[in-house]
Amino acid sequence: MKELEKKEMRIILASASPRRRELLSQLGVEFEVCPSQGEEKITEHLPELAVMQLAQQKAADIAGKTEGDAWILGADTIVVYDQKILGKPKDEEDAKRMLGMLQNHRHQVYTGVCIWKKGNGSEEIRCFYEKTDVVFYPMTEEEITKYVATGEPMDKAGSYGIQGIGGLYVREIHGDYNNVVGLPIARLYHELQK
Ligand SMILES: Cc1cn([C@H]2C[C@H](O)[C@@H](COP(=O)(O)OP(=O)(O)OP(=O)(O)O)O2)c(=O)[nH]c1=O
Repeated sequence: MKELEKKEMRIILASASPRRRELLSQLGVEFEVCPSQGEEKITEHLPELAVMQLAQQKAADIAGKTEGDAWILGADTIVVYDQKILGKPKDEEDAKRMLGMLQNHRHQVYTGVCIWKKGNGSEEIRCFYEKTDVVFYPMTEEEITKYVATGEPMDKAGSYGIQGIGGLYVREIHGDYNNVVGLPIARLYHELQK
């Protein structure tokens, strides 16, 4: 962390997510934002491996375009219910379908993070993930329709935002809240100190 605090290291967040940007600013160090543009592909079946794979693909895209030394951070968030991986909804119908599945049940939110260090001509790649369990209150069809109409679900894994109106339907949470929002910042802070 000393390197970070002395601002000796260039840090690049390979994400377009404003939530990730906000959470990363908690580290108190300067960083650049350079969203990954690449198409990500999942070949892993286990959710914990799939999110780390996606996070690594995002970091790899930016690492390939970055000259010189830098630490590149990639992240990806997915929701898992009944062994199904739920990403961002394709459209409003898809969002309603996901919320219909999640309501009144427990699901898992996984965020994978990749720390890609480029320095002195060598590269070091480290990935980790965090899992948070979330239990939803029941939602009526009317509530689901109204919630989807707010637009909030449309850019979020599992079609909800715990930090927004979606939080009204969260009965329990076990694990890191920030992990659900898209970046497990406490774990990242500790990983960066290793
Ligand atoms: C479950 C949940 C997800 N999310 C968000 C976190 C992620 O931004 C998003 C999942 O999509 P991601 O593909 O992980 O990330 P992104 O497309 O927003 O950004 P980028 O790929 O450029 O890094 O869902 C919330 O904001 N709140 C929640 O409660």
